[in-house]
Amino acid sequence: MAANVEAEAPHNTFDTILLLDFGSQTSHLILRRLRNEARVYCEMLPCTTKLAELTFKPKGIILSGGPASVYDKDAPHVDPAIFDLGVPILGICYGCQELAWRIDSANVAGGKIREYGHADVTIHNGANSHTNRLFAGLGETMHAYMSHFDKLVKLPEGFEVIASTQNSEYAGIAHQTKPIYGVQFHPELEHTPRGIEILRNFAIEICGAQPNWEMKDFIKKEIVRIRHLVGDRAQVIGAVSGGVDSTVAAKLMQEAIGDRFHAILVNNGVMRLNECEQVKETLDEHLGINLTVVDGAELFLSRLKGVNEPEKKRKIIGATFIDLFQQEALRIEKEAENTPNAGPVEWFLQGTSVSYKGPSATIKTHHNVGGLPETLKLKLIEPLRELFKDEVREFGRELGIHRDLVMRHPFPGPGLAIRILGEVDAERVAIARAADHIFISEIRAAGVYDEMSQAYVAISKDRAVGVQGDARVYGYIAILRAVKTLDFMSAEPYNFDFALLKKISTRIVNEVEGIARVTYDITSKPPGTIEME
Ligand SMILES: Nc1ncnc2c1ncn2[C@@H]1O[C@H](COP(=O)(O)OP(=O)(O)OP(=O)(O)O)[C@@H](O)[C@H]1O
Ligand SMILES: O=c1[nH]c(=O)c2[nH+]cn([C@@H]3O[C@H](COP(=O)(O)O)[C@@H](O)[C@H]3O)c2[nH]1
Ligand SMILES: NC(=O)CC[C@H](N)C(=O)O
Ligand SMILES: [Mg+2]
Repeated sequence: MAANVEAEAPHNTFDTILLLDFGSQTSHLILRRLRNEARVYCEMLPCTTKLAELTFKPKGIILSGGPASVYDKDAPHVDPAIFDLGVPILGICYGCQELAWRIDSANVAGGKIREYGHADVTIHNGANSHTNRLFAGLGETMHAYMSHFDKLVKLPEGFEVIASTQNSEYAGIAHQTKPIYGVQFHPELEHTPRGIEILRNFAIEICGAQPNWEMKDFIKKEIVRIRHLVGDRAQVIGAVSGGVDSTVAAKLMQEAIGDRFHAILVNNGVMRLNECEQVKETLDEHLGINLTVVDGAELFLSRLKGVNEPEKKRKIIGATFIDLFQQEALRIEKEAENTPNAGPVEWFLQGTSVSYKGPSATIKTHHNVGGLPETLKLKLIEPLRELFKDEVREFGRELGIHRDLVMRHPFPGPGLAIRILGEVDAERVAIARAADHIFISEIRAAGVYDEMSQAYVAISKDRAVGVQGDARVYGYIAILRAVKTLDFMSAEPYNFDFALLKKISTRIVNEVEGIARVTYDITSKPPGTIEME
């Protein structure tokens, strides 16, 4: 990255807390609470990040929780160089165990009981004003949420106890002289009601970070950053799906570089009913973004013919997206020749927002339009890469994008193909489309669209028998799925009104030829996932 571009990156213009992620399900909540509630900018990187690779100096470091046990052979550990950086450190759960284990591996051991749930924390008066800073203003007791098995069994040398619970003698620790702190409980969870005060004490009081993170400033800075990054001549091709992420990214890009930005929607043959037309209209007419729709429907469906395996389907779709974008990049370059816009297409815009960065197992190949292959001579630009979905929505509202678009449920890049179990063909796409359209229309008509985070209909691979109008039918099973989630990492099934479900079922069976039954998927995530494949 060019020096001036890096200089504009948010971690260089805002005081930044660095969160090193050990893979906890709640790491991102630390980040969100710091940004949205404490208004301190925070960035999350994998726990394995080497300090030498950092291009900025954080004001402080937080080590998150995580599923591993510090004493396991393959457990992840931080780069010890963080202790030489001279900035304050806060370890949370696994992070706290990591601090203790580094001093002496005998400090941490498996507990006798798993402690999941509420705990009453007693706050101790530290020996000096320094050790008292983390819990300043909190009084003598507080409620906290615990989720651990391992625990500190000895007080690490040089530390003192600043909090304890019935099960955890060392629920809070502070180094006697250095600004290093650890807590066994999770201040980032809502179940730790005063947790935000602890995070504030750490970030603002102890690290001295300015609480000045504002979405408006971020937008202004992003526009400047993009202009620097792209320069005066280069062109940018953008993958725009009509989803909130890519629409917001496209609007930002257009504000930054005008018509050197080329928005492309690929019709992958597995979009929803009338989706391409609607997206084109919304972007052109309401947002003034000139969108080209590339029709790849036949190509995608022909490559998916005979393919059953979910990961294979995802990979084929990803690769086909890339092929088409590559073609488009060449076309744009050619068409711009001899115009004032002439210039190389150097950048590829994707609207991806934050996903999990810790050491977790790959459950699915989440591709957006696929990993960028070497052959694609384009550099990736992802202006939303540090934002969460709700932050992208706030961003979209600031940019003046219509509420309906900003609040749209996400729709995955591989589209209906991962909702049509097994082989995808034109007939089953038509069935899935029709059923999905009824489901979403009824949800909207009932006024509950915003109550759920995502809803769709999947189609089974096998068929079931039914009776319609006295005749035997043999058709697919429509699987309705609707979930509520904040972060898409975990989700709960939406608690439907039964009469509404029945109405939807009746309509789908009556109106969609090829469907014999309707079921509602009530699996949570985990152990399920949101999409079927
Ligand atoms: N059919 C498509 N045509 C062009 N680009 C696409 C298409 N589908 C997905 N993409 C690209 O993949 C990215 C990731 O998809 P993703 O679904 O996560 O985001 P989104 O579609 O912008 O928003 P949302 O998450 O709300 O659906 C998009 O931002 C876009 O860049
Ligand atoms: O752009 C995308 N490309 C993909 O390959 C993909 N797979 C899943 N999703 C979306 O991610 C969220 C979590 O989905 P899962 O629980 O199924 O993993 C849900 O919102 C899914 O819709 C995808 N989005
Ligand atoms: N939530 C956590 O960070 C758990 C840490 C560790 N795996 C334990 O069980 O104690
Ligand atoms: Mg999408």
